[in-house]
Amino acid sequence: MFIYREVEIRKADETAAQNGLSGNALMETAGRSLFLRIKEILNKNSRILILSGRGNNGGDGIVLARYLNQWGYKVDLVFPFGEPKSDSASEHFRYYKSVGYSWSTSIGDGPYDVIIDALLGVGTRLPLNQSYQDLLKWCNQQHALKIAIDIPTGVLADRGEADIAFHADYTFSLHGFKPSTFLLPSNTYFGQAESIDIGLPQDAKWKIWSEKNVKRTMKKRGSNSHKGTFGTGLLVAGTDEMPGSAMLAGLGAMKIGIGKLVIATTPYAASIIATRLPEATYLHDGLNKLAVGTFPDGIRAMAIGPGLTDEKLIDQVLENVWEKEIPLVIDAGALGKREFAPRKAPIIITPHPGEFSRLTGLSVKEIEANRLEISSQFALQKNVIVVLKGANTVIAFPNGTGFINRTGNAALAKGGSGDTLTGMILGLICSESDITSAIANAVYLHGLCADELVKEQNERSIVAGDITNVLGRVMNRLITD
Ligand SMILES: NC(=O)C1=CN([C@@H]2O[C@H](COP(=O)(O)OP(=O)(O)OC[C@H]3O[C@@H](n4cnc5c(N)ncnc54)[C@H](O)[C@@H]3O)[C@@H](O)[C@H]2O)[C@H](O)CC1
Ligand SMILES: [K+]
Repeated sequence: MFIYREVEIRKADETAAQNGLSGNALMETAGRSLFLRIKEILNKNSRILILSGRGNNGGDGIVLARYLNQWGYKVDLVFPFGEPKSDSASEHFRYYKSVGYSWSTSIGDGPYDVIIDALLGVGTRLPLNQSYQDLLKWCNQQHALKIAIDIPTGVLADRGEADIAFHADYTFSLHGFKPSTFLLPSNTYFGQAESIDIGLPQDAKWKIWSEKNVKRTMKKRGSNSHKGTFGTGLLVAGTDEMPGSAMLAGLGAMKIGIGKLVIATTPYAASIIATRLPEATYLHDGLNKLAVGTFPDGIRAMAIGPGLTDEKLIDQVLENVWEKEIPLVIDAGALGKREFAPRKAPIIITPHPGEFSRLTGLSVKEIEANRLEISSQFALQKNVIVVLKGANTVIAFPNGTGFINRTGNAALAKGGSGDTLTGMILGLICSESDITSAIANAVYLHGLCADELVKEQNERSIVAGDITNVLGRVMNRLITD
């Protein structure tokens, strides 16, 4: 499932047209595919209102209206802002009229059971003028099933800003999702978002990391494997005041399948953690030791940050390990503003929007409205992999590609869930060969555990420690060969 920005959609259309598949043909496919999907949720007796704009989004509405008419649905096609003006929409309008179906420029007497928004699509420019705002307010007041074509009118394709917008129950996006489906506040207007195939080849820089991807990239372990096969990870985490963060991250790493784990922490934290995690080994006073250059042998990957506060020592440790050719996960207390000097091995940062705001100097609101683009630019500029947490976690790579994760729920909005994720990422980058899918799978599984937990418990009662309790169960379902 791919995510397309406006420029990518325009390019796909242009390439198709240059190679013989016209805009008119694409609109026909779009309208027909929409009809085939939408009729599954329609009732033959429903009164349907299609609001069509003057561009190609409106054109999709015209083709949809033709099919609905043809199949005997009660449909009113209305152009509240005038007749179509784009070429393809005008052509389809001409054909629509030629077969004798009706249309109007004003909305008839209601009530309507279904309202389909084909007013504006990826060509939207904000702000909306007063007449658009009034119409959308009217739509949102109607007790009707609301369906948006491509994007709800009032939201942009690429960014999350939205003021007044069509409040859809369903949004059917053509060719693939648009970034605003995953941004805030635009995300709140989409309802159930689905992608509708219109026959164009699928290829974009961004995609949704899906169950299929997990199944393809996570396989059962070979019968002749041993603990060395899955690597030794170093987790630098936890203080006397925050021993739990190291425990949660440690559980994340071990329960996702790391071979061996060394936890660098305080002796007091180690004494507490060891009762729950006797499988790990401990580097007492780890932060101090690493700061003066001690480094355990045979480490394949390292994570630093959960529960740490001493910035000076953290900086010293980072300086010491910067040249080591092992992937480095930087989280929580280690996520201070830094320059990210060039480094041979990958750097993975795992900020929540607040931490990312401090790193980028942008407000949390700006980040949420544009989390894909901002993460992507940061990844590119600093040559780091960004895991921007929150609903729809973004994983951005320095080559401009990225994934969105859709698992997880509000149960994860709690102290400790980020520590668990850091451990899970460390565990998978240590034990799997491909770092890209390792990170994505850790994020996916972390969210999926929360989805599993809410089946049995209220999201309020779930704590971070519960996540790894169900990890084995969810992995069993996904890893089958
Ligand atoms: N490959 C595909 O995915 C296909 C998608 N299709 C559909 O086409 C639209 C995009 O069509 P386009 O004509 O470029 O843009 P819009 O329909 O969104 O409208 C453009 C039209 O509206 C004017 N406009 C923009 N903002 C405002 C505003 N705030 N107030 C008033 N008017 C505004 C703008 O000036 C233009 O005149 C895509 O979303 C899909 O639905 C194709 O049908 C098939 C291929
Ligand atoms: K729309």
